[in-house]
Amino acid sequence: MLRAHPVEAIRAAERPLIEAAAAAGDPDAVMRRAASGVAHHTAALLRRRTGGVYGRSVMLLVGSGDNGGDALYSGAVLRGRGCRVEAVLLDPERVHGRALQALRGAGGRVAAAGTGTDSSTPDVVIDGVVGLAGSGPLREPAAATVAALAGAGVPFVAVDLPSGVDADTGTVHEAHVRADVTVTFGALRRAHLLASPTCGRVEVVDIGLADMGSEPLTVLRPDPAEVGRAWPVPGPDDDKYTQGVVAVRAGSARFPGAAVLCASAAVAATSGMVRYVGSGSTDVLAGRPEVVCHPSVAEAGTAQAWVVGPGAGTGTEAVADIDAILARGRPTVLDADALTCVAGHPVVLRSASAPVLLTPHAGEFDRLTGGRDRTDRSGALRRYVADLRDRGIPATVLLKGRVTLVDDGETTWSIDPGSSWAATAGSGDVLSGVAGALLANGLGCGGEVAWPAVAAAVAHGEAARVAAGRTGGAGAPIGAGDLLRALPSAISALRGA
Ligand SMILES: NC(=O)C1=CN([C@@H]2O[C@H](COP(=O)(O)OP(=O)(O)OC[C@H]3O[C@@H](n4cnc5c(N)ncnc54)[C@H](OP(=O)(O)O)[C@@H]3O)[C@@H](O)[C@H]2O)[C@@H](O)CC1
Ligand SMILES: [K+]
Repeated sequence: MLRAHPVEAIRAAERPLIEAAAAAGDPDAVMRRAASGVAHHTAALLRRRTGGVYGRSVMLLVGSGDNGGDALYSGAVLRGRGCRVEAVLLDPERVHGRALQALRGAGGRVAAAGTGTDSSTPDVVIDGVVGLAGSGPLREPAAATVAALAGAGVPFVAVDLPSGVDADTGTVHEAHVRADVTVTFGALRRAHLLASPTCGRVEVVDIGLADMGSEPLTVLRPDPAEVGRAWPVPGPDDDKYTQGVVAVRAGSARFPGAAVLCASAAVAATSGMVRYVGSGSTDVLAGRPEVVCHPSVAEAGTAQAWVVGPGAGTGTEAVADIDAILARGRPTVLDADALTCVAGHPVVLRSASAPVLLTPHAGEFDRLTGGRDRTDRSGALRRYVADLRDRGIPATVLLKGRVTLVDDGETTWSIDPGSSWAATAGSGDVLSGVAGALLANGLGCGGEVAWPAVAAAVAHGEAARVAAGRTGGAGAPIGAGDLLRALPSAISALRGA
């Protein structure tokens, strides 16, 4: 499991190191350690991209703080390895003096932004514009310089964080660096897990920081192998009931496919039993004859968990069904149309005495929150969960996206499957079916639903990867049906990871 920390915690952990270095008369000792890590990973990127390091050209984009200092010291190291190094000072009046001296001493070129920089395109750019103290988008002249270099296809190594990405919120501002590699120090920052697609490959350099624990603002990323180990499979004493019965209320005349995708995903996720309530029994049974169908919520037998919403409609009957399902007092996944019902009739959640898992995509989350704060996705999620919990609703929310977040009011989990293949119609119906089956299995007992939600998101992302890669090569677009069919292979891959 990876842990990513807020800036305040990082600064507090770094402080004793920096103070010890200063007391020993070498105030930049920690910074040079960090910089040698940046140089090491930049050299590795140059070798991968160009086959060598000697004679390659490196541009440093140097901002006004210590992030720029890191870049300058790393440039001095790379100069020592035979690179041509040019530092572009974005604010020549405010630059880390000793680091600049080190670069000059090593034979690096220095220019102010916009004046007489080397006209040839560098082999790599080291982004030392801004790090932990960054806020808002890249300012000029950095924004125009970064855009021109990115347009020319030059790879970027970000020092600590890609500039233009907020360290705590992970907000990616319009003007920002998209890094191929991000080199950070001692421990991950929240943005590394909240904005992972913008960070590229993240390398953590050991600067002597002590191990950091968790606190409410720590973001966690699950290890796929851990999910695989926890995945429920039948044991010697199991029967269909002990593995959990999940009931699915999904589908309508307008959206019959949602019933098939959701119920079939629940069947594929565990070896328990799946009940189905809705108008799509014929279609569900055609694909999955093992599903037990019921004419109404009232007539459905016992289930350890429920899923309600995919394609299930938003009328008064749908709201009444949600109410009836929540009144059964079992862990319940509320997805798709059920979220629209909740947005229109928030009072319906009052019937929830057992844990509920809401699984909105961005648009549904906007509906639930009445237009969220777009500058802080994880913060908006935490506030929404806290608000539900303050109202006595035992809610966990899974916010879908390329980076899916799960928050139970105490912990934020981040899942990035490494690609966006899962962004396809009907893919959410598969996810809620898997989550429901895991909840029914008992992973949701004791009021905890975050872990089954996390496990479902990991398996879902893996299934998308497997499905897209089925043709080999670079992969090919998939539909939700392909994702569904890849679930067994994905679960098997996780269990073997
Ligand atoms: N000390 C050490 O030993 C170690 C330090 N470490 C390194 O230090 C880094 C933190 O350094 P730092 O605290 O000096 O701040 P840093 O992020 O460089 O920002 C500088 C100034 O930039 C400005 N600014 C803000 N937003 C901006 C924007 N969007 N675009 C442009 N400019 C913007 C803002 O100033 P303003 O102009 O707003 O007054 C801000 O004060 C950390 O990330 C790591 O790399 C590591 O080496 C470990 C050892
Ligand atoms: K940076």
